[in-house]
Amino acid sequence: MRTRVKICGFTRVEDAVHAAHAGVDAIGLVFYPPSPRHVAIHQALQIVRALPAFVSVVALFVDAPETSIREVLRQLPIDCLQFHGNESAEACRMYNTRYIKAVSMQADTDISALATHYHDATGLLLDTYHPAAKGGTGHQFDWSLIPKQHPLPIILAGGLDSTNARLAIQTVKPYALDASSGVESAKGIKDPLKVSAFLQAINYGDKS
Ligand SMILES: O=C(O)c1ccccc1NCC(=O)[C@H](O)[C@H](O)COP(=O)(O)O
Repeated sequence: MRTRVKICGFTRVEDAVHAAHAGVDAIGLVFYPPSPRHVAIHQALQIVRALPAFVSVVALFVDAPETSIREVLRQLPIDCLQFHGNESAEACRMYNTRYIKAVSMQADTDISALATHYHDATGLLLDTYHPAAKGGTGHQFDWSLIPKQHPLPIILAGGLDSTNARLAIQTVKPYALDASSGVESAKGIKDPLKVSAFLQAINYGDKS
């Protein structure tokens, strides 16, 4: 099975359209006001309307109030929610929408226990722990922390780009790769060349 690709943190229509035509499977929209990649609903709507068919839209939240999440779901055609904070399984599953649970990877992170707790998630997104940032750090974590047997599909994130995508696929064998900083020219601005190079590296990784 080929490795799926999600690119997170689009703020501009043209960047998302380019990524879609380059072959990305999912685009992530950050609804977290402290992030430099945060999008307002009207901005997100423009991005989503410009996308071709069969590209999934993932809405990312960090410990957001239920009303904010419901408002995004009311106004936008969201395929999947991504919870990037300390949301409980009950909080993640209350929207009747598929969800991904992000996990900040540390030495004692128990993936099996988390997979049991979030058993109805469509995947666990494993990201780099940072004491001061919730995500989008551009830093890789120690992939040896990931068990060989994955109880849920693994979406690998954290400091991925065209230079390490192939090794990531060979080492972790994830369901998908997720990148943000590594395909940017500035925060929230995706670089078309870096996006294309990332997708090419993944295609190459899948074949080798
Ligand atoms: O991107 C952000 O600014 C962000 C802020 C707060 C929580 C999560 C955030 N991004 C989540 C993602 O899915 C990123 O793609 C993931 O953290 C990997 O980022 P990077 O290491 O920059 O590739």
